[in-house]
Amino acid sequence: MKILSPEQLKRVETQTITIQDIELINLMERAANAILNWLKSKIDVSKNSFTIICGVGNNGGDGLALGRLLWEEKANVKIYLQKNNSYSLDNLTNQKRLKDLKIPFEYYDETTKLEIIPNSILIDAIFGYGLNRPIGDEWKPIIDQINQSPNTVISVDVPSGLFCDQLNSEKDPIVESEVTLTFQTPKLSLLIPENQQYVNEFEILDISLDLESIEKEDSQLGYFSMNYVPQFYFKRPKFSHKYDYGNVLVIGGSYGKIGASLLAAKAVFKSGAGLVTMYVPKCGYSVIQTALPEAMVQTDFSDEMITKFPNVERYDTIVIGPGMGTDEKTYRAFEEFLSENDLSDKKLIIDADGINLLSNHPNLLEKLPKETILTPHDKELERLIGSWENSYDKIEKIQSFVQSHELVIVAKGFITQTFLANGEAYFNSSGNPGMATAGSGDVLAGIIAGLYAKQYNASEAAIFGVFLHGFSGDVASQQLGEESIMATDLINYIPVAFKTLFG
Ligand SMILES: NC(=O)C1=CN([C@@H]2O[C@H](COP(=O)(O)OP(=O)(O)OC[C@H]3O[C@@H](n4cnc5c(N)ncnc54)[C@H](OP(=O)(O)O)[C@@H]3O)[C@@H](O)[C@H]2O)[C@H](O)CC1
Ligand SMILES: [K+]
Repeated sequence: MKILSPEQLKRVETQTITIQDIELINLMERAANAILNWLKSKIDVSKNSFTIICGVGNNGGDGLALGRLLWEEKANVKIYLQKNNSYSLDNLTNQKRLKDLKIPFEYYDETTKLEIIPNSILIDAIFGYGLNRPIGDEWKPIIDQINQSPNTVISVDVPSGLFCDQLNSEKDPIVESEVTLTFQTPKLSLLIPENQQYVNEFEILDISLDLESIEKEDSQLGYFSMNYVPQFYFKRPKFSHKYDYGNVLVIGGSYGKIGASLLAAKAVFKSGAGLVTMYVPKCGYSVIQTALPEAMVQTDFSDEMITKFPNVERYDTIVIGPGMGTDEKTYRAFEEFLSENDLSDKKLIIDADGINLLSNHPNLLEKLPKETILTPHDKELERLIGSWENSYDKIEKIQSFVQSHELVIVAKGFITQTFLANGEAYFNSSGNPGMATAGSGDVLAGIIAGLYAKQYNASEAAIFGVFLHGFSGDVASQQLGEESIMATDLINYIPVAFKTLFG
């Protein structure tokens, strides 16, 4: 799903109304119903209380409409509306609907001491995507009361006070919500780490905006969620053999870090590649032959590190980096490898120490084949592209980096972002904090390589590989709990992930 700016959302809203021959008030009713249904899927609303704080625009209108729907469901509801003399049209329509049904609401201003129903769910419907300037200090007393209340806070569309696509100042009063229920497409600000305190978690509610109108909007940012998975289904033809599924070489490992390359190689197999060969220092030989008998092993002359890269003619996909170390000898071997081989028809995935070597010697970047996939975590990324001021700046810096070098970058994090060589960026929706564990990145590099080796192109392998990795983590956490997940579990759950996704 594309991530859109407020201006684009407004345009899509207008087009939806025309195409579906409806009015904005109908969309507002859909939005309120979507929230009601979400609430009903979690709790018995008739046995619960709700305090709803509404603003003057359409976000406030959503809140008023929700108040009416909850009232009709026999919930205990208290509605507050900002005192003002300029409301949006549909906000006014919903005020009238409340009055017609004799559903009471109270006005508030900055001096009001909110009487929040004890134990009620607090609904924040003050500002949505229409926030167009930082909210002034006059809002602080109200937002402070919301944030200081012990009640569960649910924000409609966006936590009030939070911009959709630019950074807030640290002083801005912003609602800290438990769950944000956002409509149709996630707003960019919900996805960036600076806003974690306000967003906590979000869910996307479908309000049937016109999907073609969304797709027509020009945006380089997307959110990769479950809906996109079916298009990645691949059925193995009956008459096929292992060479149809890629011949992968994993170059990595050093004394004490053979495990990293082993994890990557196992993940390559589990994601469906046909053959895997590992190239490691001698110290890895018996370990690998024992731990992964399916893999072929070639060893370097050195016992402890890689000092010469192998001949790669027969491999189509090459993973470089897991556990490799950054010794000067390894760097020279890497440089020689990139300089002396025509790699233009090879699919390369570079992780960990491979990326560090590129950062130390940026001249090597020009030698990489087009759409080589790099999978850095933040520290590795910073060494590669320099530091950034904030998440928005980071996105722009990566976009210009991938475009100028024609690379794919998987920027790992709680919400991993995959940047394609044309500058498009996809935010991933799967995964959980249990995956922040040693070796998780090696597994990701292996999964991406396994997919890239098969029928997926670099962009698909990176975007879907990231999702599959996160999804394996999610099924692992359902079985094991987040706390105990190890990288090996992520590998072991890849088959369950595939089965759950594709049946
Ligand atoms: N397509 C959809 O997703 C739908 C979403 N809906 C809901 O509508 C809101 C967006 O509604 P909108 O009316 O455009 O905007 P808001 O309600 O967020 O706020 C607009 C009002 O707030 C004033 N404003 C803006 N910034 C500030 C500020 N810093 N301080 C004080 N007041 C501010 C603005 O006033 P102006 O002075 O700028 O005129 C507006 O009065 C969306 O988020 C959804 O919740 C629809 O219901 C259905 C379709
Ligand atoms: K809100």
